[in-house]
Amino acid sequence: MTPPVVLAVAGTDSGGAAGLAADLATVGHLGCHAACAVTAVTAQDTTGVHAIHAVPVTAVAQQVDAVVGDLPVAVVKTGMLGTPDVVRLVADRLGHLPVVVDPVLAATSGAALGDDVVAAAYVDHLLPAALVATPNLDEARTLAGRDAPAPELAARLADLGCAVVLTGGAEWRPGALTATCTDWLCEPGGTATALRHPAVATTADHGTGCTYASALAARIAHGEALADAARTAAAYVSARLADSSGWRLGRGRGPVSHLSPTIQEEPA
Ligand SMILES: Nc1ncnc2c1ncn2[C@@H]1O[C@H](COP(=O)(O)OP(=O)(O)OP(=O)(O)O)[C@@H](O)[C@H]1O
Ligand SMILES: Cc1ncc(CO)c(N)n1
Repeated sequence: MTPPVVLAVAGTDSGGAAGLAADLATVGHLGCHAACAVTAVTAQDTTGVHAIHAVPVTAVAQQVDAVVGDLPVAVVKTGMLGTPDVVRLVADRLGHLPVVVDPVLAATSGAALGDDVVAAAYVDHLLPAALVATPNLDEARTLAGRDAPAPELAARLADLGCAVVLTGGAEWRPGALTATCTDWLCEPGGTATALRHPAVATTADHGTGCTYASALAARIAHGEALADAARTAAAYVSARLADSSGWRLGRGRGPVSHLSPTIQEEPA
């Protein structure tokens, strides 16, 4: 059967963990065809981001126009956009489609991938046009312009007009034997609800945010309702983290697995 098309608008990670490497693999594994528009080229590995080269906005526009002029894009997924001009471009040219926005402002290593001007462009232009945004706690604080508990931040950002899944990493809850991850889902005008799942014990988690948002986009492209898609995406990330938890790759935070989930091992 012809698969739905997901357009990923994002940057590259030379280490193959985050950015388009995660997007294309995840979207394909979840049964969609992935098209892409490259916004930035990063020299990046498990230890950090060493250089960023922004793709000119005219070149991003040409890629976007080529894709939407030819392919029936069901869902757009955005990752690192890098400049306010590219954020505006996505809002202007793709805002009529369902857009899953991962408002990338920093890498797992802490390196800045978007500054305050980029954050302001998200708030003013892209989040009001988006279907759903998937900030982590730091990104949510920056976008909301203040600190607050995660459910309040999710609700405040949802007031901009898009649903929000505020994602969280592993945390120990009092009395629990294992760590838990809590993501907060909030629809515009609603209150945030907690989506909890057991945390996978691993430091190989570079690329989780991109993988999550791409899985969410792919499930939405298949017609799944947002809350169900959010649970499926979290389960997908957990399975990928479990797959790579024993790997020893790189000197920093290793990559989350993007191996095909159906291939268990090499033939003898
Ligand atoms: N150790 C873990 N085990 C299971 N799920 C996890 C773990 N860490 C994060 N997740 C899940 O991964 C998804 C992405 O969330 P996360 O907060 O890691 O994104 P992020 O901070 O944007 O990622 P990145 O560091 O790649 O930018 C969420 O559903 C979150 O709950
Ligand atoms: C290119 C790119 N996009 C997104 C992230 C966020 O993890 C990253 N580290 N690199």
